[in-house]
Amino acid sequence: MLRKVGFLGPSGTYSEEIALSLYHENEARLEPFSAIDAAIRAVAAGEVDESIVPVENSLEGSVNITLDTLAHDVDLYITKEVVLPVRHSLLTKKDGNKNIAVIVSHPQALAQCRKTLGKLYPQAKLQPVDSTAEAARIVAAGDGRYAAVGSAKAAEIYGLKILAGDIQDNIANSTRFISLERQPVRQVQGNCKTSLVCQINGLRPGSLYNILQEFAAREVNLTRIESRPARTGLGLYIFFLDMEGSTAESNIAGAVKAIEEKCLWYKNLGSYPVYHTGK
Ligand SMILES: O=C(O)C(=O)C[C@]1(C(=O)O)C=C[C@@H](O)C=C1
Repeated sequence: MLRKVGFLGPSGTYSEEIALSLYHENEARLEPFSAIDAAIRAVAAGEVDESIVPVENSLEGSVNITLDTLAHDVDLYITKEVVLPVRHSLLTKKDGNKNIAVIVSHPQALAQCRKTLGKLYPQAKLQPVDSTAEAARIVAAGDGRYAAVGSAKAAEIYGLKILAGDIQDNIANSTRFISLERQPVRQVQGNCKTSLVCQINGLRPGSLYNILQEFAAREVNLTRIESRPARTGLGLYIFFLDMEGSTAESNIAGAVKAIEEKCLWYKNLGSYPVYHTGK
């Protein structure tokens, strides 16, 4: 049976691009979902074996729906990280269209192009939709006043023209995607990371320091700390921590165990390999 891999659809999203870079046609059946949290929940429900979702962008920061769903709604593990350089284009039905009234796209994609779009099309209204490919589909079905922020591949799939290329506000624009599965990776080798999410007793002075010192004392390199609301009261937070290395290494395993013992609440998100797409 083919492996089922979920992604934010329809066809032509950046999430699908990652799935296609990871699996050959005969290895996996790709399943589109209309929302990121639906793709994540489908893994937990056993409808797919894995889902690929964005977690962070270099211009816009965290994809909150991914972090919040992972922390509060499911018990899944990160099994891969893939970083994709994201180059957006403005897609329309007609070449040289000067009459753009509405620009549609995923909110993260619109935010990544906000300055450039403001300069090129100050009159246009920015309208969020479910994904960049859904935006391309809407433009293909609508009248000529609509344009979409999306990939060159989406232009090809939906028969659109590229009105402007590289419209992201920064050439280094890239998005970090993760694969989520019900079981963790057993043996991780090479370039890898470990992630966890925890809640500390934030009412006590020095409680974050108390956690961080466990990493410093063992020379563990934290690559990211992100806080999100704990959802139990204003001013109460959970922390997502990413570190270099896997729990097969004794210093990482020691730090993770110490955090588990010190925290009010804790979830190990696993150790996993890190890839970069070669573009
Ligand atoms: O809509 C898409 O193409 C997606 O894959 C979603 C998404 C995101 O949510 O960050 C992925 C990469 C880009 O940063 C813009 C949009």
